[in-house]
Amino acid sequence: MALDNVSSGSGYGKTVCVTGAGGFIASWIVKLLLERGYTVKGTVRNPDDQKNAHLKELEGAKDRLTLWRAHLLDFQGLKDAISGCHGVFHTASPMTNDAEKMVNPAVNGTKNVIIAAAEAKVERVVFTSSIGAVYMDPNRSRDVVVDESCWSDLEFCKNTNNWYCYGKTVAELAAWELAKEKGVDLVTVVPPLVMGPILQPTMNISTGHIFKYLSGSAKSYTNDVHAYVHVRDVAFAHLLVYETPSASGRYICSQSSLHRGELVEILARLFPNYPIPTKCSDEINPRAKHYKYSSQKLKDMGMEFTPVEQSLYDTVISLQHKGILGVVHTKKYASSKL
Ligand SMILES: COc1cc(/C=C/C(=O)SCCNC(=O)CCNC(=O)[C@H](O)C(C)(C)COP(=O)(O)OP(=O)(O)OC[C@H]2O[C@@H](n3cnc4c(N)ncnc43)[C@H](O)[C@@H]2OP(=O)(O)O)cc(OC)c1O
Ligand SMILES: NC(=O)C1=CN([C@@H]2O[C@H](COP(=O)(O)OP(=O)(O)OC[C@H]3O[C@@H](n4cnc5c(N)ncnc54)[C@H](OP(=O)(O)O)[C@@H]3O)[C@@H](O)[C@H]2O)C=CC1
Repeated sequence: MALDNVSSGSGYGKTVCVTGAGGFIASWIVKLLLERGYTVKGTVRNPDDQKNAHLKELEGAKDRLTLWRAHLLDFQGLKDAISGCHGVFHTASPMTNDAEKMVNPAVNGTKNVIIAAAEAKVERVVFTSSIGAVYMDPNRSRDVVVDESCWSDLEFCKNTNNWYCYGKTVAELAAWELAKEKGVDLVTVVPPLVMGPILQPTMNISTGHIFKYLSGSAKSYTNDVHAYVHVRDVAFAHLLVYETPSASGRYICSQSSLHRGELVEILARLFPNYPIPTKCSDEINPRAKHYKYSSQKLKDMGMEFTPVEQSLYDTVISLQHKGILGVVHTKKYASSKL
């Protein structure tokens, strides 16, 4: 999949802001934007922190990337970063189930970004939502195709202490409401669990989800299903919806759904020398059923997804390259572009 597939022109002469630029997904968005010729203003909480140093090593960063200090609740910091931009990629968010740490920054931070974007008269805001804002509804049958019209049930999220899903749902709803009120052109990308090579020095939460099955820390796997997608595809989807004038609404960005048993089977096939669990923690109930997610809207725009086996392979190889995971693998796939 080449970025040249994106329908309108390249980013030369255009400045965009990426919030939370040092994060897993945002680093890839910054990388693709720089490759595409954009000038990027990235917000981070601490520009001097070594965890953001990788951004300065990206191709084009020396001339076209600047880092701006901004907490999500610091409106002025966000406003300074967004000022003068043609577009905004709002990716920063806490990822925790702690209600206090999650909801306020996720929701009010998103509102701050939309207000700052309205004041800067940007052309479009792309917001990184989550499948957690879509699938959490106990009354929806798993036989129903889950598409962009679906929203998580806030009461259910609250009652099950899924504060991450609650926060992401309220943040996306607030973004839509405020964007309408302020006349901001908003598009959202909705990924499930994101895997693939990390550009930042340390593991993020979703690659940690894979790491625990190779490190020996998970002795069994959960009777649960999740959908997965490659981080490069997620970053590409952000650029695709930003650059396509007709793009509108939400875009589910999911490659495939796996039961945790299927996930560990693939890992064991690719990397047979790791202590990958073979037992499910739930030996009583039948296997949890898959959700049927539709990414047809993105596919209709020419999006091609990396197969999940390749995504898992790239994740593990990247963890090895970073020295996070010891090397005891049998090579089966060629690494895709890191
Ligand atoms: C907020 O923290 C995290 C967020 C994310 C990903 C964010 C996304 O946007 S993807 C959208 C999907 N999000 C969700 O589905 C939210 C609900 N959460 C979960 O399903 C899981 O926490 C997880 C898939 C996000 C992470 O899985 P993992 O860390 O690999 O744990 P396990 O699923 O293997 O579970 C271990 C153990 O803990 C029990 N458990 C897990 N989550 C919950 C929960 N929300 N409520 C109650 N109990 C939970 C689970 O049942 C297991 O117990 P056993 O069955 O006895 O083994 C990604 C994150 O990490 C990858 C994350 O932490
Ligand atoms: N990874 C996944 O599987 C999925 C992620 N998402 C969404 O994608 C986005 C990025 O996730 P991912 O790259 O995995 O996560 P990371 O944890 O790698 O990145 C999150 C970024 O958000 C920033 N951030 C967190 N809290 C604040 C705050 N209060 N003020 C300013 N910045 C803050 C962090 O900045 P700092 O470096 O300063 O800590 C970090 O750069 C999030 O919106 C997440 O909800 C959606 C679906 C799946």
